[in-house]
Amino acid sequence: MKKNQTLKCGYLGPKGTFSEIAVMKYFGENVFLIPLQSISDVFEMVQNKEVDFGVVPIENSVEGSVNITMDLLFEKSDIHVVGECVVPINHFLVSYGSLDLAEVKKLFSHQQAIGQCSKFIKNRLNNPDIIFTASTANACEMIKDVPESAAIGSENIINIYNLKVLARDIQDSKNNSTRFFIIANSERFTKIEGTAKNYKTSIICSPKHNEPGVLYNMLKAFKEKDINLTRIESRPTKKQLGEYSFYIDFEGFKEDKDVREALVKLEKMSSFFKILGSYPKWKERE
Ligand SMILES: O=C(O)C(=O)Cc1ccccc1
Repeated sequence: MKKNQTLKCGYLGPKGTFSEIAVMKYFGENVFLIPLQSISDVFEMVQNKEVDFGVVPIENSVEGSVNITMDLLFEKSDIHVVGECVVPINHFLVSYGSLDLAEVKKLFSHQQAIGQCSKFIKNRLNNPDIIFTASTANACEMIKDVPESAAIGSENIINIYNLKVLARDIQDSKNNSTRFFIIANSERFTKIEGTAKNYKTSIICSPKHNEPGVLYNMLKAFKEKDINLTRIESRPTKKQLGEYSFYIDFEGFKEDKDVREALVKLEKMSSFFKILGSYPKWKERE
């Protein structure tokens, strides 16, 4: 990407969140960082063109899907997925003063972080009250005036908030990583270069009829064209118990002939159908 400091990127703030790490990893120095209060604010700012891009967590290797992001991708119009970025997640237990682990009475963090450290919390802490916060960095702001409190967050927050480290690498899994979507208000940033295997496409569809073989028939459309699925998840439609929307990611670009033909079939079987976008597969940069 060209150096262009006029581009703005919104993300879940304040400074020091994992979302901010994802923005810096994806864009380097090339964007203005716009920290926002919630994932839903990120979608709104992108939708209203107040920022050029947004970066939102979509799934974690331990905790699975980030439901708020999944639901907003379904609900919001004029949102295109234009990129993905995978960030290794190492969690730190921090506080403003020195505390023994057993003295932590109140533990603050984002729901994803608490979930990713559940074994450490159960085995090493003394049953603290858990307070869910809007983000990990937000937790660090909140513990400032609370005695015997600690927060879980990234390594970056230690210096930003001048915190003491009580324990490091406390996540349950060594390979803990989170995938982020880069969202934009239009598709103008995606380019077709290289083969279909270098790209992914993300869609959402809800089958028209709840009958035997419906999901089989939908997936057959991909099999017939030899298209490799990389993720399939479901979320309730929220209209009726037992009705689901499927979130499907697969290799290929939405303008490829085979992909287009598969998607035409899928759309015919769907009561709701949305192409979120095609984007380059994430590759670690040297
Ligand atoms: O709260 C943050 O730092 C976020 O960016 C959300 C999050 C929390 C934990 C793991 C990955 C993303």
